[in-house]
Amino acid sequence: MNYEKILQENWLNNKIFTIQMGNFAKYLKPVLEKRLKDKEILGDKYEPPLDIIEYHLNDPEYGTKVITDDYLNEICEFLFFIMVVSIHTTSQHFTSALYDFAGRPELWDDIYEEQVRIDKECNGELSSQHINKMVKLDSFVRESLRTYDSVFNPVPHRCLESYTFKNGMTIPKGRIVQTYLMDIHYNTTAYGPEPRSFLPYYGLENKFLASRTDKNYFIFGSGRHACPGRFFAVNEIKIGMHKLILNYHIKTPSGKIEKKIHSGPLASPPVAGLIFENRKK
Ligand code: HEM
Repeated sequence: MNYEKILQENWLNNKIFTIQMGNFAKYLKPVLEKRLKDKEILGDKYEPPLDIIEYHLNDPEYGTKVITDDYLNEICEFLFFIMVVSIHTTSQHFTSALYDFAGRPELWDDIYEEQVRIDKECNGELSSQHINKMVKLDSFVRESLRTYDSVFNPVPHRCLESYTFKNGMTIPKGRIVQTYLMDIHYNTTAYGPEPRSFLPYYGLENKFLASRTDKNYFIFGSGRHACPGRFFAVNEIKIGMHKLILNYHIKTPSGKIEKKIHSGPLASPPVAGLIFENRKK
């Protein structure tokens, strides 16, 4: 399948986007109208659902009392954006972590043993305490995220004040900048002489969780606007891997580490396929 062609033909001229948004709006309109009606009828007795639609409806800047087409368009774009940044990112990184695992047989037993122990402890019903105990898996996931290999963080930032670095270079106020990840994720001071090599237990040995932002680990950005979904995303990836590793031997067809796909500065998981063999119970 020629992904680049599909992207050019469909995504870039917005055909897929327009169809998705149309379907989405059709589904969302009655939901929004019902909410507004309930609010009006129930007044103080209205118990707002704790979700992002309610947040948007109550936001003084965006809220509304009538669902016009313009409003529908705006909220669809907003929700679509949230879905892309949360679901797409997590599924890409989950897939990538599976490939990282499948290509490294030397790690299989160690990580599997941890999952079996935790599975026995919780009797198959994971709680957040059990997820926190997956320390080897967490460290593995951190390393998979660190070595994802995108050149920069896709989220752009605007420089609010002019800033001059020690070397005299100035970023003027208002300039849009992207974070260059290569110097951060592959720096030799933090990650040793071969920073591009996969260090599965770096996080474990240095007490860095996969969800913890750090000056040497920028996959979730940093500071006030660091990804708020990172705890959820890391847990999702860990739960998914835990269940799959418990049930299957996961391999690459070549038996080797598969290469990622690079589209310009952005990386995506390999597309070689994965083999899932049932583990004998
Ligand atoms: C592995 C999965 C994910 C990755 C790699 C990721 C990465 C990022 C990055 C790099 C940023 C920009 C941070 C910055 O500006 O410094 C960001 C922002 C954000 N992420 Fe995530 N994200 C992931 C999953 C999620 C999930 C699951 C959610 C929601 C449930 C989410 C919600 C958000 C939101 C709302 C922002 C904007 C935060 C703000 O500007 O204040 N993300 N994410």
